[in-house]
Amino acid sequence: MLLQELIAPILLKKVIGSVEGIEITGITADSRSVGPGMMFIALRGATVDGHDFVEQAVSKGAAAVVVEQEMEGIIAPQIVVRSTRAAISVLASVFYGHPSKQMKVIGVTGTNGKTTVTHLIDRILTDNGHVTGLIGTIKKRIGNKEFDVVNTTPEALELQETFRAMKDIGTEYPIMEVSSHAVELKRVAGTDFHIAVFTNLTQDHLDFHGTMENYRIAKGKFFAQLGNTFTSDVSTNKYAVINIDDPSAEYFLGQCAVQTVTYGIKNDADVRATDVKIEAEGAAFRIESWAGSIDLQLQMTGTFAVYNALAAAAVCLCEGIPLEKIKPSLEAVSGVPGRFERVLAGQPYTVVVDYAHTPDSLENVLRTIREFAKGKVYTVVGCGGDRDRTKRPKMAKIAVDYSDLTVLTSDNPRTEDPEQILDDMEAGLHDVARERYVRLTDRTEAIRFAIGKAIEGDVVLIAGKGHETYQIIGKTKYHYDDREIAAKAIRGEI
Ligand SMILES: CC(=O)N[C@H]1[C@@H](OP(=O)(O)OP(=O)(O)OC[C@H]2O[C@@H](n3ccc(=O)[nH]c3=O)[C@H](O)[C@@H]2O)O[C@H](CO)[C@@H](O)[C@@H]1O[C@H](C)C(=O)N[C@@H](C)C(=O)N[C@H](CCC(=O)O)C(=O)O
Ligand SMILES: Nc1ncnc2c1ncn2[C@@H]1O[C@H](COP(=O)(O)OP(=O)(O)OP(=O)(O)O)[C@@H](O)[C@H]1O
Ligand SMILES: N[C@H](CCC[C@H](N)C(=O)O)C(=O)O
Ligand SMILES: [Mg+2]
Repeated sequence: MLLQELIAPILLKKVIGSVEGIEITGITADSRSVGPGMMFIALRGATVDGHDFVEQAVSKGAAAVVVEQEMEGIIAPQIVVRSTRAAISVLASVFYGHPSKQMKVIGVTGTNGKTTVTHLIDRILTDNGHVTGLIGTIKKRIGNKEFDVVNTTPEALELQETFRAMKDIGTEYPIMEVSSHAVELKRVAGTDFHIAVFTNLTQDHLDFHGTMENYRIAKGKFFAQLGNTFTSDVSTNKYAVINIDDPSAEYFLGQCAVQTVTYGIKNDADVRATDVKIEAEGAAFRIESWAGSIDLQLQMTGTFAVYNALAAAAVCLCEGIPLEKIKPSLEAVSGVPGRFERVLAGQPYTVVVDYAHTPDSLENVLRTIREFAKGKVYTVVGCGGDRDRTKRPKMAKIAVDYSDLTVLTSDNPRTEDPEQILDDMEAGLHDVARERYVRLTDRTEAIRFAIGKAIEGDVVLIAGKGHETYQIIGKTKYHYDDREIAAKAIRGEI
């Protein structure tokens, strides 16, 4: 693509050098992957500043660079913009031919439930004959091909490239998780969303956002981004689907210029669950909506499972899928990997692996377990390093409050001292009897210990890592899977 065409939609502060007749073969924000004819965009990251690699990019053949300040001694044309992050989201969309405008992108945001809700929407749409793609925490799926992911929401370039690939194989609905980091770092700024979903807002990521207010504002921007375009063609309508029972619901509704659809249990909602019954085997409820009502029996359990199902149903109702066709899909989902996943290795007690890594999700999961546990509840829990420190004492307290015995252990310590993370957790337990918890830094030892205690009727919850198949210690990723370790511990193999 010609450089002039590529930068045409961008507001420029200054252009240094001639941009005429230059063919751009690709775009990258990583100097290490620059090839001849590519455009290099300098991003200021959390660890380094891409501007420090402009020279390297040019020496590797970059045909143009996009920067926030004029650089000395650079032979390639320099496109100077106020924000390279804002620019990259637009440039990526232009370069890949605006794929998000050619499909119906569904984005799900919220502290908890994004992965689950995207999987449920995916199931309903696929069962109803639509071609979907998935982008989120567990994986990325383009057609039938699955790819490993680093982030929940990829950076703009990878995102637009993924959309292009999805469009090229006939995808109608990319369904994606939109993290608050992604909104704040403008990873999704160049994406045209068809439906935006809000699950809930509770504490997480205060290391990044600083305050809950900033965190809320970051998520709010996602809804404001939907714009207010509408035409007489109903299929092009945009919607915001909002959990009306969340304390921040009014705030998010206020950010929307598009039509809004609410869902909930407690408050009057467009899509509402009534007669909710939570049992060990699943959740039963009735959906009432503008399109009629229907009884459902989910295999997933917990009140939060009902919220996730309502969110997915609301989205699909917006797309004109009748409740009769939504029901069988929701009922068929046995679960999402690492979300309330039971480990079955012939034991007479229950072992649940769950990705709860925030105070709210941990409380929800434990409350659900308490509702049906016949015996004792043992919880193995840790908190990730290099992440929100303020959630640590809260998570420890919640674990102890709901469990007969809690085992504090390591999650992904990353570059922090695991003992320090456990100290931070323990700080929430000053008024708790010491026999209510043990501290075992090694996760395998912790899992083995909890499982060793369990007898018939008990429940062991292993929280925090869910589907993860690794543990990050320092900067190294080791293979680690709670489900494998739990099964081995049950069988007495470790
Ligand atoms: C804080 C954050 O978002 N970091 C992301 C960021 O890394 P970074 O800011 O450290 O990047 P950096 O290393 O400082 O580099 C800055 C720039 O210089 C470039 N560079 C760097 C080195 C070099 O030699 N040459 C060069 O050009 C880099 O390519 C980059 O463009 O850019 C990387 C590449 O896209 C991301 O993978 C990385 O996510 C890391 C892995 C991460 O953990 N992010 C978390 C906080 C996150 O984003 N989480 C949310 C989900 C949260 C939730 O659960 O809700 C997510 O969406 O994943
Ligand atoms: N609607 C919900 N409300 C509260 N907690 C939930 C909800 N749905 C799931 N959870 C809990 O949160 C955990 C994470 O769920 P899920 O992976 O679906 O959320 P997520 O928003 O994608 O998380 P992440 O931001 O880490 O990717 C689950 O393991 C469960 O404990
Ligand atoms: N996407 C979340 C995942 C946290 C999962 C937990 N296992 C941890 O490592 O803290 C984050 O990056 O904050
Ligand atoms: Mg997720």
